[in-house]
Amino acid sequence: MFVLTSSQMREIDRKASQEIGIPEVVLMENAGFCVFEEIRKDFETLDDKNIAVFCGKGNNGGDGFVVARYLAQVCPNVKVFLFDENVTLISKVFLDILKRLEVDVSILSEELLLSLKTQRFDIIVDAIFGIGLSKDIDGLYKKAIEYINGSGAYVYSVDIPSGICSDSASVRGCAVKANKTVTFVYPKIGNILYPGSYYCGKVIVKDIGIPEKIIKDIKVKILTAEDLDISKFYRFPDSHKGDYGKVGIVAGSKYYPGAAVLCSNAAVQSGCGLCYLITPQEALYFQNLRKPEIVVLPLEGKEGVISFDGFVKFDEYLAKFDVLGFGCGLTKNEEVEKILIHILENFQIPIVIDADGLNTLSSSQKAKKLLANYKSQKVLTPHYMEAARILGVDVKDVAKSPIDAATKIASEFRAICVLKGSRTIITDGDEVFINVLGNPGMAKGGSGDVLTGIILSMIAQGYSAFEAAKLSVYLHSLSADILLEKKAMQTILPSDIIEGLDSAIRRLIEG
Ligand SMILES: NC(=O)C1=CN([C@@H]2O[C@H](COP(=O)(O)OP(=O)(O)OC[C@H]3O[C@@H](n4cnc5c(N)ncnc54)[C@H](OP(=O)(O)O)[C@@H]3O)[C@@H](O)[C@H]2O)[C@@H](O)CC1
Ligand SMILES: Nc1ncnc2c1ncn2[C@@H]1O[C@H](COP(=O)(O)OP(=O)(O)O)[C@@H](O)[C@H]1O
Ligand SMILES: [K+]
Repeated sequence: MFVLTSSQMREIDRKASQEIGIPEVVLMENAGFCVFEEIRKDFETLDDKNIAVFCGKGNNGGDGFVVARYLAQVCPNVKVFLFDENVTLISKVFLDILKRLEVDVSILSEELLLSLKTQRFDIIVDAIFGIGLSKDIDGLYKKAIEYINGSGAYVYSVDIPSGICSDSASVRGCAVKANKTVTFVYPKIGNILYPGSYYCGKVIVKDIGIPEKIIKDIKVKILTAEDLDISKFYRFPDSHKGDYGKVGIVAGSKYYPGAAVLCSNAAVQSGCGLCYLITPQEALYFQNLRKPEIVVLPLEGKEGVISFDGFVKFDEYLAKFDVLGFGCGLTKNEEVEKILIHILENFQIPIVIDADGLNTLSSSQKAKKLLANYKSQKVLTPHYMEAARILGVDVKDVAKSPIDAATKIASEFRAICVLKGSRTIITDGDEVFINVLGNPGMAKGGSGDVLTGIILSMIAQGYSAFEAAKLSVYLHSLSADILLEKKAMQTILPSDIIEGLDSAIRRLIEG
């Protein structure tokens, strides 16, 4: 499913009306009716409800007038509150209809808002601002939004909660906290990314009669099962371990031995034929939880961390790997930088760089340049802070426009970027997929190491870096969601996510 920006939505509306000839009033009528239908579906009866519809002066308010008209047909207690009578031309068509039908329409003022505090509304429709929100909210708008949020009513937002920026999902001053948001054609970025997604409540996407053929060149999509290639999950009866690829993992240190265990356990659990773990000897004390299927190549370390001299002894192994994982739990130091540069200068294996590999990259201009010119597939898996370090920006900037940040990283390094967060973004610099599965039970040290192991395994099994990244992000979070059916969120461990891959893979295959 596509995800739109406000300008793409406007262009779609423009084409529908100007090129195809669908009148804008028809689109507004359809939009308002869709919202009404959703409300009607949610309540057994509406005639005993007190309903308020708050309408702005733009077309979002126009949708609100349509909703109010339909509601007034089935409920005697519908009140419309209008911020400004100077509404758009299309909205005016529907405002005039309301007036002719003698629906209760009032211009909102501070006094009126204050008097509403003694009234109780069961349902409130928020049609104040949609994709046209152009500045931070203040004054009467702010007070009205605070009133709506404190009202205890069941709140429907039309298109997007008023106050949420549809392009960045940020809160502009304040925002309506809806129970349900009915959006049109396709969801907007503000409906999908956080914090906007939180304010939306449940998001319902409705068709308002815009022909599919005019919706072109949309590069951002929600990651769904249909976007995934599972063909390589089929195993030929006469296949052998060599058919499922060799993963090499450079990970771990005396300080973070578990990162190496989680990453390599995840790789073998998700199907690769062989998994080799190159880790400092000093990290082995912790390895009793390591799956016995993993081949360990203990490396001579330096004060508990990986050393360049120890690493180069494994060069001949590296040449045999189908994919190399670099970074989980290595710590950041000069040795790690030297090793990364050595790999990038001397090998051409598909590489997945995570954690300390990324931190090393951010502070090494040489490694950055080599990576950009590295002639094999690359996947970078930063979380927001790691992405900020790579880009040399504040983490707030990444949070404000994560799609831009991920796209920039992918383009700069000609790599696949997996920008990890509550909504993970996967991009090759052109197409963008947003993962909407997963839960805060995954917010625990080690979850990222597990994801890296899965990506490595998928590449080893023959998937392209992009396909592997999409598939792995999906399975990783699906596994955590399935765990939630039996476990409390707090108790989910990254190791459980590894064990849960079995159910996740089966659920994906079975559909
Ligand atoms: N054919 C179509 O287009 C369809 C559109 N549809 C619907 O239209 C919606 C988009 O409508 P829209 O473009 O009129 O923008 P909308 O969100 O109503 O707000 C703009 C108004 O608010 C004002 N304003 C903004 N921020 C403000 C602030 N902080 N504080 C105060 N004022 C502020 C802004 O003022 P200005 O920036 O011009 O000063 C302007 O007056 C869309 O979300 C969907 O619901 C559907 O019917 C389907 C067909
Ligand atoms: N609230 C959340 N909702 C969904 N997924 C989450 C949430 N918090 C974390 N995750 C996922 O958990 C993983 C955490 O990775 P990362 O931050 O690298 O952790 P670590 O480095 O400690 O292993 C990512 O895949 C991320 O998408
Ligand atoms: K709204």
